[in-house]
Amino acid sequence: MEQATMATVSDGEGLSSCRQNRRQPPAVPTGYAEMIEAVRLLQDRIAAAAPDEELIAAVTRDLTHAAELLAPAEREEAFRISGFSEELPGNGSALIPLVWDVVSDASVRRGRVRFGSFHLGENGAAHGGTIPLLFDEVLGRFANSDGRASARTAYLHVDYRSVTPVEKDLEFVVRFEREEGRKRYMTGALRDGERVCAEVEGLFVQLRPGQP
Ligand SMILES: CCCCCCCCCCCCCCCC(=O)SCCNC(=O)CCNC(=O)[C@H](O)C(C)(C)COP(=O)(O)OP(=O)(O)OC[C@H]1O[C@@H](n2cnc3c(N)ncnc32)[C@H](O)[C@@H]1OP(=O)(O)O
Repeated sequence: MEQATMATVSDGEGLSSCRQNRRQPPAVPTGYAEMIEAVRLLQDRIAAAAPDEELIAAVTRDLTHAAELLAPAEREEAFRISGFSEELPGNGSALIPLVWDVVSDASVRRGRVRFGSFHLGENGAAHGGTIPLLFDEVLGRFANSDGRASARTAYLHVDYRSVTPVEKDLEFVVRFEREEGRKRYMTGALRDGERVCAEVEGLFVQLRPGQP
């Protein structure tokens, strides 16, 4: 059985084993990014379509076939790629809205994001649940960056300032405000040009040794 490589850091507080759940970034096979891109396109097309019965039957048949092809390739979490590869757009997860052009220094991280038809709530606006999803991802990655021990989201306070459009490139900025012991305080904002769509404040708490 393949073994995961676990990273360990010394943080001087006896919490080094908190990184026990970390593993090396997975190798990404050729064509993997394109496969995830195809899933994103599929999600958006299904969300945008009103197909007739014949088309529904054909798509269901092909999707079932694709699921059967993938079944033998299923692996335990430590060996999976989707959602774990920072070299892929959206970390290779079709769940997370597509994030790209991420640039960062020690305290500020900026990037762009695009919600698709898959994320539509109503009237051209992204579903309210997709915005905390984005913030959890981008704040969480920043909170866990630079070799820090693993931290989980304790809370996310999201203010919806104006509608967040789908199918449009938006900008986000995330700030690593401060660390107090095991607590990491983050803030962020999502903008459509100059207009603020949503703001967030989040707390991430570093896990104790053995804490799941
Ligand atoms: C393995 C990890 C993944 C990382 C890998 C990285 C790889 C790549 C990045 C991935 C990017 C995506 C990152 C998404 C991260 C998730 O989404 S994680 C999933 C969602 N979150 C969860 O499931 C967390 C569930 N909750 C818990 O596990 C526990 O409640 C927590 C958050 C770990 C805290 O519990 P605890 O360790 O027992 O904390 P506790 O000792 O009671 O409190 C510690 C301090 O925090 C404060 N605190 C705790 N909770 C709260 C709260 N809700 N409000 C206010 N204060 C609080 C306490 O008051 C205390 O303060 P002080 O007294 O020290 O001043």
